[in-house]
Amino acid sequence: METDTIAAISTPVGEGGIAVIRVSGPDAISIADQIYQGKKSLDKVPSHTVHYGYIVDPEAGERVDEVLVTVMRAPRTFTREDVVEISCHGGMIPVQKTLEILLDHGARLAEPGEFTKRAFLNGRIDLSQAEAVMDLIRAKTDRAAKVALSQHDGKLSRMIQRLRSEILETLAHLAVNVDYPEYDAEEMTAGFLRERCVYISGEIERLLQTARQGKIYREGIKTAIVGRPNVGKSSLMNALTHENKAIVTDIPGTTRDVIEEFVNVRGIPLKLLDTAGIRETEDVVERIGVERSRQALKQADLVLLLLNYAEPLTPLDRELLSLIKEHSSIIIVNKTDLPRQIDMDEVKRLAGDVPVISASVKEDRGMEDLEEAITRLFELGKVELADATYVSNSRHIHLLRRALASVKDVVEGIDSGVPLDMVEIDLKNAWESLGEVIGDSVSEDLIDQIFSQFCLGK
Ligand SMILES: Nc1nc2c(c(=O)[nH]1)N(C=O)[C@@H](CNc1ccc(C(=O)N[C@@H](CCC(=O)O)C(=O)O)cc1)CN2
Ligand SMILES: Nc1nc2c(ncn2[C@@H]2O[C@H](COP(=O)(O)OP(=O)(O)OP(=O)(O)O)[C@@H](O)[C@H]2O)c(=O)[nH]1
Ligand SMILES: [K+]
Ligand SMILES: [Mg+2]
Repeated sequence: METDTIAAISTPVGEGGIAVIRVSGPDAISIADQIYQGKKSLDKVPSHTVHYGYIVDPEAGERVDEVLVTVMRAPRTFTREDVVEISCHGGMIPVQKTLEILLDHGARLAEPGEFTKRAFLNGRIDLSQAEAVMDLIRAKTDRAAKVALSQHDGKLSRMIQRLRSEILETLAHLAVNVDYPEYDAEEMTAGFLRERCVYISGEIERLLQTARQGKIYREGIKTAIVGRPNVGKSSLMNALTHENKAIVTDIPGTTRDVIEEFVNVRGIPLKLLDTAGIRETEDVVERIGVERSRQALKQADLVLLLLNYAEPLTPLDRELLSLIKEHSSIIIVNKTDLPRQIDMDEVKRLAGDVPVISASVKEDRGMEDLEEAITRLFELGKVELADATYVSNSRHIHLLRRALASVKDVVEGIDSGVPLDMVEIDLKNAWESLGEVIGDSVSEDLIDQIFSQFCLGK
């Protein structure tokens, strides 16, 4: 494959101890050598060695930075191409300048994700492993990182490959029998095929069962905090995030816009949304806020409904209590430090199966119970992470569902007497859908789209 040489800053923008520029491609070493001044020429050094020296601007004849340069020759590198890494002093100027000089001497600025894309295109990793690189970078909890790392290590890929070879063997068996039909071969083959497909669909279903939790680890649980004005929604938000980001006052209608913040509750990533208190209002701005609260409630994976212990239930509370029934939700009766006005029996009756927690955000009471309830609701305590193969990515989930439907079509086809060479097509479709998970038979557009979500220098 004809490729050019790419370069990018692979460390975050801004001040830091060290910043790394990565260069990959057939001319990586010769381009770096032109701007490097050290004891040896980089063309001559052995692979996987580090060298001290200076980056110089050959045209201006001046030193730009004191650096360490790592030379790694293909194919045993991150991209499977020649790779040079230049470690500069952190800070904008020397790093930017070094990159500019590299670009002046024949390197091209890498696109986001292009290093990883090359690792994929050169066959070092498959698509699901490449996607896991991004998940690993974005992971916000320990568990999310573990799921990503296990996918990066190829756990999901191996599972997919095993299923694909099962399908391929079945197809081969089928081809032989369809080509040489004998007296009762058709019936025997149908029986065999059905059995294989029932097994394969069971395996895909098992994988899909991890999807809900896998997706939660990867994307977080979208959690809307809702309730009437002044029940303490923003106070709860601040308590859970240990920050004072949301404005809290004793004025009803303080929060106007939805505020998002990420928290880690016992290893479960929650994407918290503090919302405007829901009520009828003439205020134009507040009315938009209330509309957004209702939207947030609709789209939430988890709803935390706050009620005020120190006030009687209102018709609006009752309306919200019925709205949350369509979601995973938890009711929090807040302000239990004040004298009770609410009818707790009515709350419990209206709650039905929804857990009810008594709390005082002010006095930091009930937070443990809330965390416990969240853990229980998502059954995350039980999960054995060590041996489960997780599916966490929506693209993979979609493809697995499609493969499952195809395999089930085979079984249904056989049961309703469809000729074997017809059901064979469904089995081939399943094989292809599974292939797309690991990047076999995917379009160039899709590959570009996936890698464009990466960060620069990755
Ligand atoms: N400086 C630096 N640190 C880094 C990276 C990098 O590219 N550069 N990585 C980038 O994400 C991660 C490490 N990932 C890597 C994965 C594979 C190879 C690699 O060279 N693989 C070869 C050789 C393996 C071996 O010697 O056994 C191969 O698989 O053929 C390097 C880094 C995190 N830390
Ligand atoms: N006594 C008591 N007061 C609390 C408690 N939690 C919150 N408050 C107070 O209740 C008032 C309203 O709190 P907020 O957090 O702003 O309420 P909110 O639901 O976000 O209000 P809006 O954004 O206006 O809808 C503030 O004065 C808080 O200090 C509590 O547990 N006990
Ligand atoms: K308020
Ligand atoms: Mg508020």
